[in-house]
Amino acid sequence: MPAPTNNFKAAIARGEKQIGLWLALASAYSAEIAGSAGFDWLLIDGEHAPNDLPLISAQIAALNASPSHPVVRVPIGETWIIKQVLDAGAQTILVPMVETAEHAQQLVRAMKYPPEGMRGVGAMLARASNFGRITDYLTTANDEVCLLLQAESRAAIDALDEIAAVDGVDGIFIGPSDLAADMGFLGRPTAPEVQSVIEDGLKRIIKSGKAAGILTGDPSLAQRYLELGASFVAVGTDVTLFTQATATLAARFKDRPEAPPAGY
Ligand SMILES: O=C(O)C(=O)C[C@H](O)[C@@H](O)CO
Repeated sequence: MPAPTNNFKAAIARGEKQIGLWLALASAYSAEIAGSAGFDWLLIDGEHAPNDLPLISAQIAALNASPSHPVVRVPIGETWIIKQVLDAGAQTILVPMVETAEHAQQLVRAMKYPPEGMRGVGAMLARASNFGRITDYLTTANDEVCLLLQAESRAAIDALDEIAAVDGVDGIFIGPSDLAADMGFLGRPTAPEVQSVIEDGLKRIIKSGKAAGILTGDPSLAQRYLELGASFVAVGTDVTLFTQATATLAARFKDRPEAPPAGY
């Protein structure tokens, strides 16, 4: 019995649009609720949400019956974290703050079992292999893991072509907030100067043959990125939705101003 087919990986490789939602509430319960909303993928944020490995694992489990594909963003691109998150059952990993092809090559090796890589062997005790029940997991897993890297600085944009050329990198996500900050537009990801770099970056990623991804809470921007050919696009976050919905409802019955539009 082989490792589960990664339909998300196959879809973005075909250039099919995959619409996602960012999960930063750090809750298996809310992740389970989002799992039936109809998104193609759900990003479990291990970088900016208070998610530790047990909580990430619980959210993966909560999405086990969901048609939405769980993507886990690790806090930093280090081999040991990728090993633990893959063993916890994630098939697709998003790595923030990647700026060089050399780092991308290290991350590819972290995702793959030998001889392609150096992923430690322990999955037969973990959810990745359904606790040993997927008997051919070790010899079939490499083809079903999916590595997405974040380009979110001027250095990363400068090295984008080299990073995209690394074999084993399945997609590149442009991080608007951190890119804006690095460009001197902190808190202004929609600044024209930032948007110009984002659009050029998306075009370069797509031209390289890799999948391009991004996050925006602005529907018109999301549509623009999809029209440019971005395939994995997150169109909002659970935190923003919850913040906005609760403030709007309270304002209807209390003498309170409606919440200002949040960042995402
Ligand atoms: O730089 C960005 O933008 C991202 O990488 C997405 C944000 O980190 C996301 O967590 C919303 O703030």
